[in-house]
Amino acid sequence: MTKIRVHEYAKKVNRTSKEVIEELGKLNVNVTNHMSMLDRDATSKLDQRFGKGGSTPSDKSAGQDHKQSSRPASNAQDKQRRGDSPAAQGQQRPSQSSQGGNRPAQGQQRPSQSSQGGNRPVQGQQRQGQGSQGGNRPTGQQGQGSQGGNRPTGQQGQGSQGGNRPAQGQQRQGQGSQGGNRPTGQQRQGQGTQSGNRNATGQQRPSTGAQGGNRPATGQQRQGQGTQGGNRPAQGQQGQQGQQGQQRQGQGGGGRPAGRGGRPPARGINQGRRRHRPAPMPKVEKPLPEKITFYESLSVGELANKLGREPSEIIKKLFMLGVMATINQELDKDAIELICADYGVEVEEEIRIDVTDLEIYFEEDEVVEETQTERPPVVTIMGHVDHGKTTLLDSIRDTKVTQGEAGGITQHIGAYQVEVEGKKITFLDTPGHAAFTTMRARGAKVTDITILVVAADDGVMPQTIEAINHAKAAEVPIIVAVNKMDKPSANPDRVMQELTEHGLLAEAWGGDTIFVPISALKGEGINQLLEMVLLVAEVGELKASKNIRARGTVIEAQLDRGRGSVATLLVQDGTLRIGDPIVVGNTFGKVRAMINDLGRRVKEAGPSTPVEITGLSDVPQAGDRFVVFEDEKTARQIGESRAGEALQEQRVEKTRVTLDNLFEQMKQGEMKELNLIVKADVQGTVEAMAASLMKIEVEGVNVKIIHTGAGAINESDISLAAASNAIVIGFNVRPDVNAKRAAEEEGVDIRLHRVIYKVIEEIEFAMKGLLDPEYQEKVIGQAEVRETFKVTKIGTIAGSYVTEGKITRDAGVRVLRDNIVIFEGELDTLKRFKDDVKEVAKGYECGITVKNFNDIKEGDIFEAFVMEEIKRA
Ligand SMILES: Nc1nc2c(ncn2[C@@H]2O[C@H](COP(=O)(O)OP(=O)(O)OP(=O)(O)O)[C@@H](O)[C@H]2O)c(=O)[nH]1
Repeated sequence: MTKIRVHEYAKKVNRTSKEVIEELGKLNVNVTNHMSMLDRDATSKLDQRFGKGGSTPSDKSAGQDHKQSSRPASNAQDKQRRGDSPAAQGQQRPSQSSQGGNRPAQGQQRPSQSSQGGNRPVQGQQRQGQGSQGGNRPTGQQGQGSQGGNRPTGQQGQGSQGGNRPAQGQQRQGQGSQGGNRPTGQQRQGQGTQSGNRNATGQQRPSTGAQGGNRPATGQQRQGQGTQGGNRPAQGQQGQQGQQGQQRQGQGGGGRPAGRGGRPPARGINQGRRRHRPAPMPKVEKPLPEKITFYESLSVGELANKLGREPSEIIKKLFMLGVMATINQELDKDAIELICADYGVEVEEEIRIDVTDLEIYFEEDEVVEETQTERPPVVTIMGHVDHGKTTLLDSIRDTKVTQGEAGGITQHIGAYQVEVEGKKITFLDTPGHAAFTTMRARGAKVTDITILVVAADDGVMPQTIEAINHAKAAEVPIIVAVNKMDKPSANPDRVMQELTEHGLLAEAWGGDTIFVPISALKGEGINQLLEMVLLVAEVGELKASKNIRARGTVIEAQLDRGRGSVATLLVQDGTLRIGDPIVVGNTFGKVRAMINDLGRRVKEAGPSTPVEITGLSDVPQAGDRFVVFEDEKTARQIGESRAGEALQEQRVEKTRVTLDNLFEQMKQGEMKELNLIVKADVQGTVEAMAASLMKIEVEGVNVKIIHTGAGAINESDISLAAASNAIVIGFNVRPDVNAKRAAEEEGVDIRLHRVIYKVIEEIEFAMKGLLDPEYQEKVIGQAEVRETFKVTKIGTIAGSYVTEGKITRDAGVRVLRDNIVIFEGELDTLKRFKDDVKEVAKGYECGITVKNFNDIKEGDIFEAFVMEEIKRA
């Protein structure tokens, strides 16, 4: 190599002229400036100094950096690079970072000031280890590594961490493409800037020490911070940094409004500090309770509250169990137990006793064995219509109830007691008519023994089977009374035979059912039957305690004009006394007077005794439970609350729509309804009537009983009927004067009856009448089109000849062409010559126009038809 100028050489070795001049100075080669010529000797010395490639060994990395970097470093940087070991720099940089408030003075050197800084090298190493988080590249080696191309030298990398961001400017540029991939690195830059160093060092946005310290642990947090920070410096420095700024903006763009870039440094510091706030302490979870209790169910929120956990945690757990739940979702017992088991918390379901539920007083086991004594059996007589139930009861009581009955059918329900061999037996008089099925079912609940009356001449009939089923369902023993044995046609064997098919095998045939042949009419076999009743009762060990507060069931109830609400009660346990505070069904009161089955006033009634009481606030229903309470206040409270609940239930029932009945209700929307108000002399009859009426089945019509009640038909019944277009049915009752007048005024239909089947028959007719009439088409005649005339404004007039039947003006018409219906509609005009006529008979000519149809041709046939109403069967 010949002579070369200093600047040429510097260029060759990729150094600045100044560096070369300095180096020459060290080599004692005097040069004046960058234009000075270097001789061969000086050049070879420099070559040795800078190495063949133009770099000194110690400066290798810097050299590379220069090559890779697009931006020349300042002298200071050069010096730094050359003079400081990477490690030292590493230490320096971090320290500067955070407490970057000092940085203005640091210039590019960023001396280590912060105690945190001391950590950095370590962090730096950690970061290296993290590899892809390249923002950490603190070391020179890393910088020289494969990532070197993107990043400035390791030193620069360190610089960036340590706050030596002058180099970062280059870094960022160099990193360019990396930027997008390295949120971490970018973030750090951003943070640094925030630290308030912006002003001081322009390019040097040192990273914050605290963050530096946290980084390894909180990679994600840093990202967040970085994102924010990234904006500010970028904006503040955009002018200076060009690409860098943009890059940062791009990186941090989502984080902040652009305007913030202009914030004063002080604010930046504050924010920087804020960001340095240690991560929020993990929430200290409340200790779990050992046990939680619940009643019926808990919502997710409530359960979370009880467990002292966040509802979201519970929702998550449920989700893991495959249940999607919201905070308000009710959890059932199983779900609660499952969740609590997961937490290891014990669960207990609270059982609250509903004092208003009268059934619980029947289940109560307060009865002590010793205090119990034998009680009379309660017997129900069941059987098919006319098989002799009433006659049998008469025979037993020696009373002729049958004679006084309207229509010969038992309509009242009562209870009576008889004494046989010094032992009492209570009989419930349950009528055999199908209308009383409901009552019978209720009756079976209080029944100990059933006497099944089967007429020996008639055998097993539908209601016999029904009675057997009721008794079996109630697990009540059956004694079969084969009645009418006095009749010549009596065939007891046939009865026994037929009953075997229904599971009743006579003792005589190896079974365990007692069969007693009787003649109710003649009073034969009655004693034997009663003996059997006592025997079965004995086997059943029927016991009750006399010394407890009474409880039992309503046999029937009615409203008496003079006495008010009157109820026949069967005391099933305990003793009922006058003055007892009592809740009966949804009513309550104090037992004012008690009358036994013989019409005598009594002061108390023991187990299995039927008594009629007065003193109730309202009329209860047959089958209702009654319970005596210790004081009137309690009775009143419970009674009132039950009445309220009942009312509520009634309302809910009316409006309730469930998925199950939705379709049903929709169907009902198309149905017609027959509204009824049923009044009868006793409550039992009212119920039975209502049940029978509800059973009436006429397609397309629904029976709706809107009101029932015991007692005379009154004005309010009429006004209700008028308002709801209902028919009032009075059974064994009459309307009072006011009701009569009101009914006449309002045009309300009152039907009065004494025999139950007549009511049902009549209502059935009424329902059939309610249906829309059914129509059937009837062809009344045919006419043939002989000629057509087209008349403006009128259309086509068909000159026709009636070939069959007649054509009427109001008939429907079909136009047939080659026996194919081409139009169906109405006749418009029908004329004979020029006159409009109502009908034209066979054999006559006429002019016909058809409404909305003019395409009539010769040879077409008009078929006239009418819709005829057909009577329902
Ligand atoms: N020959 C004869 N006739 C009887 C006997 N028992 C009842 N009868 C008659 O059978 C008919 C019906 O008797 P009821 O006692 O009214 O029959 P029931 O089963 O109570 O009928 P319902 O009240 O309609 O359910 C009456 O005419 C009785 O006189 C009997 O043992 N022998």
